Amino acid sequence: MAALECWRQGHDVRIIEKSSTRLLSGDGFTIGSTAIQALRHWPDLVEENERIAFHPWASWHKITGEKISGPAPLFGPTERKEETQNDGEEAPRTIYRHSRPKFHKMLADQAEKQGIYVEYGTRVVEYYEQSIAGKAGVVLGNGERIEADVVFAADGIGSKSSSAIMGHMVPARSTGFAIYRTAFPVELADADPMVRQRFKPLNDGTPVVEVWMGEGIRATLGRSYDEMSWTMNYPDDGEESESWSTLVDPETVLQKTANIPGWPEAGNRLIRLTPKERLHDFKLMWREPQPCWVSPAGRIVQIGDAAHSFLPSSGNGATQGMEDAISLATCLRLAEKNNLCWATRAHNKLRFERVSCLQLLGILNQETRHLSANAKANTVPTKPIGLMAAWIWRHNPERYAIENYEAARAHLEDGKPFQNSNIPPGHVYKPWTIDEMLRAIAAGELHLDGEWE
Ligand SMILES: Cc1cc2nc3c(=O)[nH]c(=O)nc-3n(C[C@H](O)[C@H](O)[C@H](O)COP(=O)(O)OP(=O)(O)OC[C@H]3O[C@@H](n4cnc5c(N)ncnc54)[C@H](O)[C@@H]3O)c2cc1C
Repeated sequence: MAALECWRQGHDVRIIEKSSTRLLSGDGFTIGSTAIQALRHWPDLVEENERIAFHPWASWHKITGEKISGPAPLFGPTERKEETQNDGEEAPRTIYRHSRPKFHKMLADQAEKQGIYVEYGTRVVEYYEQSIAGKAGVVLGNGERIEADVVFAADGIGSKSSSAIMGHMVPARSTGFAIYRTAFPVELADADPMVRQRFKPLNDGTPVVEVWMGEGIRATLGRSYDEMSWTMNYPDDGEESESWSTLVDPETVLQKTANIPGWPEAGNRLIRLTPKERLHDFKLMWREPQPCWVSPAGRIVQIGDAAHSFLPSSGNGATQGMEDAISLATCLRLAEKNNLCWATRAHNKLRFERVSCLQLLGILNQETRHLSANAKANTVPTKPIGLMAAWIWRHNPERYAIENYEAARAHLEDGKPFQNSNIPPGHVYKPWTIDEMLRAIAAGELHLDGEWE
């Protein structure tokens, strides 16, 4: 997305990628309406996005599978009302779920249509910058160097760029949970009549995701039009890793479900049908919000997961990465060629507080809704906290950058006052740490000023 936006805004782009070919693994993610709206510049993407997206409803269950409520759309009547932005964009009326492989392919295909070909099998081992020459670069595994005016570090969690930006890698710590996750062709699941019946779509074809919740365990199980997918959050037993390539045998999962009283047979059958090479075991890690995404001379800038990792409960990892891409490409367009370092810094200023607020929502959802609290109270939320709030969807990262670039730059360069307005209205941003938030949540003392919902 960063390459596409840079191309659209007049920059020359090269993309380098360590994997030897397109990485079409992973299951699904949510793409928020700010990112969906941004596709409107690309008619082919608008069409393909609608073709590959699905819009599930959700039903809520005890860990025994007994239904508590639903199925219902993930948007209630208030969110579905006809509300328009001042440039005519509509409030989202549905949630966009996507297969990551299909979404990734869609963007990569579009880049190729613009003549941007990913250089696969190109691993970065180090980032560097030269402030006097006004250049930044990367050193590759084979010792070769590639230089540019600006280098985007979009290399995901554990980005190698942190050493050049902060002088150290960003420490990660366990949340205490890991997640099994998979997606595979729906025909494999449909082969079992109990599984087929249990997870069948509504009469009009709308897919339904079942959420099963118990103490320390939370599973989501459901289908899109052509894939069956399930996830299970479980207490981390110390053997997982934070990697999208760690696989696990379904038998290991079945050993866990054997110890969950009342766990439904349909769940076990689904797990048994899961292809081994499609079942991932991913450790859920926390990282403190990092306010600085830009190197000292302003020539290296982190975007996406490299700048800010999200818990799955935030539903925002891919969306915020795409917002970053649009904001950064816009700031670079607005800057003078000899002033690119201020473009990257201004982009960082315009983005960090918003992203940090969304990271906080992910923690809140994980801690208060998803696992322990629900299991004890035996009551289940029907929506994540705040994730459909207007301050989240009523944001256009390109317009925001255009309207605020100069003020953010003047704030950073000349010390003039500047307040972001892409965070909850009335909220005055204060730096926070994960421990402070966890303590406040546990004590029931977390008070967020402003309108978060
Ligand atoms: C294989 C994979 C599967 C995923 N599956 C899911 C999923 O099912 N659900 C979900 O919610 N999220 C998934 N994610 C994460 C999700 O895609 C991201 O949170 C989000 O899209 C933000 O994207 P990003 O571009 O910042 O980072 P990523 O999507 O992680 O992309 C980073 C890219 O940088 C490349 N890279 C890393 N290090 C180097 C290096 N040293 N040199 C060159 N290239 C490098 C990686 O190979 C990768 O292609 C997955 C990520 C990956 C990499």
